[in-house]
Amino acid sequence: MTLSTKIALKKNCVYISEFFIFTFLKHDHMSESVITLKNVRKAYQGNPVLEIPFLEVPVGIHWLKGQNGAGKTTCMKVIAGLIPFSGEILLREDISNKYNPVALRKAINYAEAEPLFPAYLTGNDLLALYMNTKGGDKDWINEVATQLGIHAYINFPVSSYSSGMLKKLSLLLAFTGTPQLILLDEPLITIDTAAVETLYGLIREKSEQGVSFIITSHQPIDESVIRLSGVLNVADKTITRN
Ligand SMILES: Nc1ncnc2c1ncn2[C@@H]1O[C@H](COP(=O)(O)OP(=O)(O)OP(=O)(O)O)[C@@H](O)[C@H]1O
Repeated sequence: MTLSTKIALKKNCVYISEFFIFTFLKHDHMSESVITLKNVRKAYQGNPVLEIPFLEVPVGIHWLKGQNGAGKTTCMKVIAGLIPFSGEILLREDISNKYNPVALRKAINYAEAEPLFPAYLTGNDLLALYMNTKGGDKDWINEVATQLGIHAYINFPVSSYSSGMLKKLSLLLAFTGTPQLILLDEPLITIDTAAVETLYGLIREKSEQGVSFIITSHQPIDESVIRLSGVLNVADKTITRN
């Protein structure tokens, strides 16, 4: 893959290598950045995939777009601290992967595109594990599980789950704790339309509380997620919504 080390900032559209970020919702405190990447490089077996000299992602909801294999998942895994890389990641400009790696990981949640969990665990086992380690509001997360319809099968081992059931569980886990940034990798695939609406509601609710989102999706993201802001800035276009 040919990689460009150049990052062009074009209004609210940031091009990084072969993918780019659309900013959907800008909070009042937009000047703040939720995450900053400095000299981030990632290669697999010597093949470079990510090369990001500098990127500041502002507080808000962002759509990370790019073609298959562009490096979106890799970028998310790097930000979430799940794979080794070189460079520095800063949360809110002061929590660094170099000096506060645990605090950084605790503040960033990630839902994989194709989640994999140990087959013998139940949804409840995983939820309890996440709640014990990440914390968060138990009543609220139980309410979310109900909204997503997860309670019907939460006591079954995940090996018995369909792909949509597994996806819903991974989305639920992404909302545990008290994250400042939630990374959702292809959250719209395999889940039913009711769950999609629930997910949009959750994103709106958490966003209002100051939580930022980076979302990858090859499908268009519904406008309902962006209605809160009233303004959608996509690349050079500004569309006002009432
Ligand atoms: N574990 C791995 N080992 C080797 N190469 C990998 C690994 N994971 C990803 N890659 C390679 O890194 C590149 C970027 O992959 P990545 O999954 O980040 O892309 P993506 O933008 O998320 O793609 P998609 O839209 O298809 O999900 C691809 O060329 C892929 O083959």
